[in-house]
Amino acid sequence: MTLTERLVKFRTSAFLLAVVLLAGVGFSAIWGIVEFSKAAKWIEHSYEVLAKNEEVKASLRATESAARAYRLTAAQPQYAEYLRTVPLVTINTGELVRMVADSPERTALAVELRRVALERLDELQYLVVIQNTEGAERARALTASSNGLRLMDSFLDAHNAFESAERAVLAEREAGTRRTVPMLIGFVASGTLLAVALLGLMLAGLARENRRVRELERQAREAMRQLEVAAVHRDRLSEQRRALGAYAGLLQSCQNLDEVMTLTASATAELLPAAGGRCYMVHPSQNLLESASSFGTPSSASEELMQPDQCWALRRGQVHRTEPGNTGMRCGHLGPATHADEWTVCVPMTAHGVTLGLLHASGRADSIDPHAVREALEPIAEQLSQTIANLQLRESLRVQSLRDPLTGLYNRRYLEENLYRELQRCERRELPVAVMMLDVDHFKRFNDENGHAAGDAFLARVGEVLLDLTRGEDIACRYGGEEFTLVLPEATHEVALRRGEQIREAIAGISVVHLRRVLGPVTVSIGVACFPQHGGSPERLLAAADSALYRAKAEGRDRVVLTV
Ligand SMILES: Nc1nc2c(ncn2[C@@H]2O[C@H](COP(=O)(O)OP(=O)(O)OP(=O)(O)O)[C@@H](O)[C@H]2O)c(=O)[nH]1
Repeated sequence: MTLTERLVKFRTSAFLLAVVLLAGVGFSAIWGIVEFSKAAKWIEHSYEVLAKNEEVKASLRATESAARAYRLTAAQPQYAEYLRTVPLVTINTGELVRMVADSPERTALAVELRRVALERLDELQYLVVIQNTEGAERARALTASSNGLRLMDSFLDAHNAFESAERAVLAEREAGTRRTVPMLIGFVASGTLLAVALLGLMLAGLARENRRVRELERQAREAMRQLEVAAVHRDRLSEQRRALGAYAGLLQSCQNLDEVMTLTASATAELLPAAGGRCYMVHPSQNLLESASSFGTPSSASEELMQPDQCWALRRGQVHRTEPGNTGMRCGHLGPATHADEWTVCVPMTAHGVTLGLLHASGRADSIDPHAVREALEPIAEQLSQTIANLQLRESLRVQSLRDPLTGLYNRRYLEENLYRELQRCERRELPVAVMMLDVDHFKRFNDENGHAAGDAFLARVGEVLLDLTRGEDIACRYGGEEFTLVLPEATHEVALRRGEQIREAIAGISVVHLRRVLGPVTVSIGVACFPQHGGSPERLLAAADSALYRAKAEGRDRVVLTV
């Protein structure tokens, strides 16, 4: 537990303690003032008592003086003065006794003082009465023998004793006040300081708590924002998964590469609306990639044809990208960057360790997140690679089923499927197509003389010659028996006749070794027909070539004849 947490734990106690202290300080201050005021009153009272004590002495002396003057002068004013001062002594001594009624000791002293004063007053009264009745001489004579001096000394002793006692009380009261005041001030000051310190601590704790609450609120807002971002990301991912699922489902049903590419273009355009790019396929020659489809609006143009080593992804066999700010190695098939925040990504398409093509996209970071693009493109490339590999496998199986096992040439079914397509393609592009029908001369005799197996060996050799002398895009097939057909797209009849001659000569030069016997030579007859002049459909074209072949046979075999 940290110091702050420990302080926080005691915050309520500190607050209560501060309240109690402040209340205590307040009560103490009031009590102190009341007590101080009481003590001041008692001090003032002591001074009043001392003053009264002095008044008693003064009134007795005044009475004594007035009586003496009257005895000396017998004047009426002195007598009147005497009569005026006599009750003062009685009154003052009575008041003095009353004033110290709270203290038995000083009451006793005050009573003694009053007794001595009244005794002296009685003596003075006696002398005045003597003077008034027996004359001044008699009064003066009695004065000499009276106790006046003794009584006055007793009175002064009582007066001084009372004064000493009262002064002692006064000193004690003043000392008590002097002791109480600094103690009270110290108590109030320390209590106030302690309360202020506790309140300060409490306020500091509250400020810290406020900061902690604000930090917690900020963290809660940040967590909320991240949750929202995560929710958006999750929605996008689930939408992406749905679209990818639909794409994968449709891919399964694609029959050929054209359908696959059309589907890929629309799926990528849907998944990445703010990006653009191309899907490349590796050319059969393996040294070229050709754009098979494009989607969206790319921020950088990518060439339609490219060589594998122009792309970093193909070179390294892994995803390659450039980040906004043009960081990273830029592929050679891309044009110059059009924006500072442009990104590009290339995903190689491979299956069973063979590179099949490339998926490329580019865009701007302010309109689409490059990571989202990568997340979408990689599964597309994977699905696409698998589909293309499957299609190619299916195609190769289909092609195998369309080949003649003896010669390795296409069979008649393949010819029928593809001749129509070639005618359509060349018609669109206004190109010619040449068709040759080729038949081995007197093959029955060859079979009869050398056996059927030797005939097979010869037919296989003819197949090799035909494959050697035709181009990749030509269709060389075994039409049936010892009859062969060649389709030469984009070839004019001149070209076809020249090629026919080459083939005829090559076959005439074949010598087949069978069972240690050299067989041959054997010749062939060839009929040539051309699209569009000799027929617009496969049937008409084949029929035209066949009739030219028939003419070649009729004209003596071992020749090439063009349909008229
Ligand atoms: N060894 C072998 N012979 C075949 C094959 N297919 C067809 N033949 C033979 O080829 C011969 C064709 O004979 P024909 O149609 O009379 O024609 P031809 O003897 O070549 O005479 P012309 O065509 O008039 O020059 C037949 O004897 C068939 O048996 C095959 O696959 N292998």
